Amino acid sequence: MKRTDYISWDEYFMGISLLSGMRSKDPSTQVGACIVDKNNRIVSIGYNGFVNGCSDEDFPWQREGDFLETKYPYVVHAEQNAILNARGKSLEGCSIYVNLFPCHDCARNIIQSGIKKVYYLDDKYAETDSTKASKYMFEKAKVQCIKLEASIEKIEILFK
Ligand SMILES: O=c1ccn([C@H]2C[C@H](O)[C@@H](COP(=O)(O)O)O2)c(=O)[nH]1
Ligand SMILES: [Zn+2]
Repeated sequence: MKRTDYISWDEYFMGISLLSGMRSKDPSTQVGACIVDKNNRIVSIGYNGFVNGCSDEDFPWQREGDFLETKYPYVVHAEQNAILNARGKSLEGCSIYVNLFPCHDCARNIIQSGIKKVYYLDDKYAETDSTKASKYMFEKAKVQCIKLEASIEKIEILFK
């Protein structure tokens, strides 16, 4: 008889997104993204981190202060890393799983890449103009946004 406590596709892809986010060095917000095609094949993954060549040791993780001394100009967002990591493969009709609702800049990139569905968990910046702009663009571009209600609290991964 087959196991019945296996994880669903949504839990699997969001789990991979969350696991990818665990690679992030950002002390305040870790974001992971997982792009999946119509056949449930993972096309690409990414997380938020500094641009290649910009060391995690040398660049600032601060959120506040002089703009150039904060992380904001130097961090590549998880969604954008996932899109870029696909290395030009077609993302037409794909879905993206991301633990944080995409900012307006990621929304533009998601739409332009041909991704048609955004699955997310957290919308903690819902009140910001950036997120409002994302939602407006997604609506106009007919990109469906689906909040995944956590059906499970956690997934445990044992290495031994
Ligand atoms: O669409 C998004 C929005 C944000 N991120 C990343 C960029 C930063 O590393 C953090 C946000 O930091 P805060 O301290 O919460 O402002 O999240 C992303 O990857 N994708
Ligand atoms: Zn973003």
